[in-house]
Amino acid sequence: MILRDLAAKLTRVTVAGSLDQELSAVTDDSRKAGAGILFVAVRGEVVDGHDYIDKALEAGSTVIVAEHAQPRNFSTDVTWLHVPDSRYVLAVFASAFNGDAWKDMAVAGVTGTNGKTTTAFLVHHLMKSQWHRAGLLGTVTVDDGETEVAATSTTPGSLELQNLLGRMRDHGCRGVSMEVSSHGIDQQRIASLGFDAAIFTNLTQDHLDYHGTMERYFEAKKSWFDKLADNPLGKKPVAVINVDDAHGLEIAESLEGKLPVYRFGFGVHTDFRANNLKQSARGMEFELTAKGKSFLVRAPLIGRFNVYNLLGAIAAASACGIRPRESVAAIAEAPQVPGRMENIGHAGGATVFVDYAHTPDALENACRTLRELNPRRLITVFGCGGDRDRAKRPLMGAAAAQGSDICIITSDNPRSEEPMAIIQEIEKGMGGATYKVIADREEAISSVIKAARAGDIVLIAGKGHETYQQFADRTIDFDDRKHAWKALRERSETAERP
Ligand SMILES: CC(=O)N[C@H]1[C@@H](OP(=O)(O)OP(=O)(O)OC[C@H]2O[C@@H](n3ccc(=O)[nH]c3=O)[C@H](O)[C@@H]2O)O[C@H](CO)[C@@H](O)[C@@H]1O[C@H](C)C(=O)N[C@@H](C)C(=O)N[C@H](CCC(=O)O)C(=O)O
Ligand SMILES: Nc1ncnc2c1ncn2[C@@H]1O[C@H](COP(=O)(O)OP(=O)(O)OP(=O)(O)O)[C@@H](O)[C@H]1O
Ligand SMILES: N[C@H](CCC[C@H](N)C(=O)O)C(=O)O
Ligand SMILES: [Mg+2]
Repeated sequence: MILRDLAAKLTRVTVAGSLDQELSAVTDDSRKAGAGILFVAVRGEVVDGHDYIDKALEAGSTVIVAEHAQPRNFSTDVTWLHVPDSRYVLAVFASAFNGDAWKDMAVAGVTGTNGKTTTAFLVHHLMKSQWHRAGLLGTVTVDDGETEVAATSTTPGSLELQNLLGRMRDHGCRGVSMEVSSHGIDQQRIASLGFDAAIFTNLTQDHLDYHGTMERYFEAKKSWFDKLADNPLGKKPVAVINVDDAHGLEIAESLEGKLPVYRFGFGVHTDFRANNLKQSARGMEFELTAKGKSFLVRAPLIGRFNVYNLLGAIAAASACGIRPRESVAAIAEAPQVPGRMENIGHAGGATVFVDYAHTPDALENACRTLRELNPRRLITVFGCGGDRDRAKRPLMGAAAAQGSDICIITSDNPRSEEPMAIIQEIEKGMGGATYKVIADREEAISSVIKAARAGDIVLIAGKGHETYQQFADRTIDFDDRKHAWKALRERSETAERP
């Protein structure tokens, strides 16, 4: 690409040097810089990319984008673009180098505290059922239309994200379903990406370590919708909003007259509404009223919260051109989302579920859902992540204590923290509940499954699909599902892999 064409995409830029340069790629990492590669200096959370400009020049880059002007007496061979926000510029250029691939696909994005992964999986399933090829990216997996690999972040940085979208388009994907994290919005990872459907699931406490307050966390989420309203990038996005959630309702109201909105929920003032929910251990059914028509939805998912995920997915698919009738038919075959209310098996009459609940609200919902299956006792094994939102620890303790008959507090990625120090913070929320501390997660899982009686349900919460446990000095392989299968097998041969 010619630098002049790239620079023309920016409205606020001061250029020093020649724009007549041919470029083959863009990077924000000096270690990947080189001749013909444009280097964007990004102020990071850990280090400042501006400190690596010299390294990029040494490597052979001759075009620099930075948030300050070119220093005096700088080499005249270098072209310097002074911009107010280099993360934004990185996103714009990353998209340009991939021919704005998102313009060629129907793009659905999901944000919210809980339900993003589940909803994104459902939308992906609906897109694939209609179009055969569709991309998926989020916390668990990245599917570029040809191959599927484990994900490393919920919403990748703009460069990786736009390259991935380029691959999806090249592989013939007609649509892409993706998670949009608050970090992703805040750090401009999705700037310069047009959406056809922008879904909001809910907002409850999490990530206060990063955002500081719930207000700022909400503002980050809301800013995505505000930006889409101001600059839809040539697409016609539909905001798909859970209006049973107070924050969702606020967003929906603020968008009136600015963006088309599909409201969903159980309430009457909705475009996609659920009614008459019936649940069993294997799945659910409910009546869907969508744009004046009624359908019976049968889905192999459990939990009232999953009704919201299903409504959001069906509404978003509709915004992408898939009719509710077609979605309802496909939903009956929805896949198991790894580690989301996953039924691991049973032995001696006790059943085990693994679920990714790692926020107070998710834990409350997970316990309520399993309680509705009328277990003799609900036994919950959980912990809280280290180096993450500390304020949620006692709240998760309270949610588990109130929702279960017995709790086992254990470790969940202690990271640099002392496992027992995290557990003590959780204990502050336990009130008078019956609980036991078993800091070793493997021991917690095996001893609970061994001790469970006929009719009990064991919920192992917090890690879901994760395959590791992170400590200060090491990361070990760890999969709740494998440990649960092992304990079930040891207890009896009746345990089945689902
Ligand atoms: C704290 C945080 O959010 N960090 C993210 C951020 O990193 P950063 O840009 O601040 O990186 P940095 O290390 O300070 O480096 C700054 C700049 O210097 C450059 N550099 C650095 C070293 C060098 O030698 N040369 C050089 O040029 C870097 O390439 C970078 O451009 O931007 C990167 C690219 O977008 C992210 O990969 C990275 O995520 C880290 C790995 C992370 O753990 N993030 C978590 C908190 C996160 O984002 N989670 C969310 C939500 C999860 C959920 O709820 O599901 C997610 O979306 O995954
Ligand atoms: N719509 C929902 N409302 C409330 N809780 C939910 C909802 N959907 C799922 N959950 C609960 O939250 C957990 C996480 O769900 P999911 O992975 O779909 O969310 P997420 O938003 O992608 O989370 P993360 O940000 O950590 O990736 C589930 O295991 C379940 O316990
Ligand atoms: N996306 C979430 C994942 C938390 C999962 C839990 N197992 C933990 O490690 O805290 C986060 O980064 O807060
Ligand atoms: Mg997720």
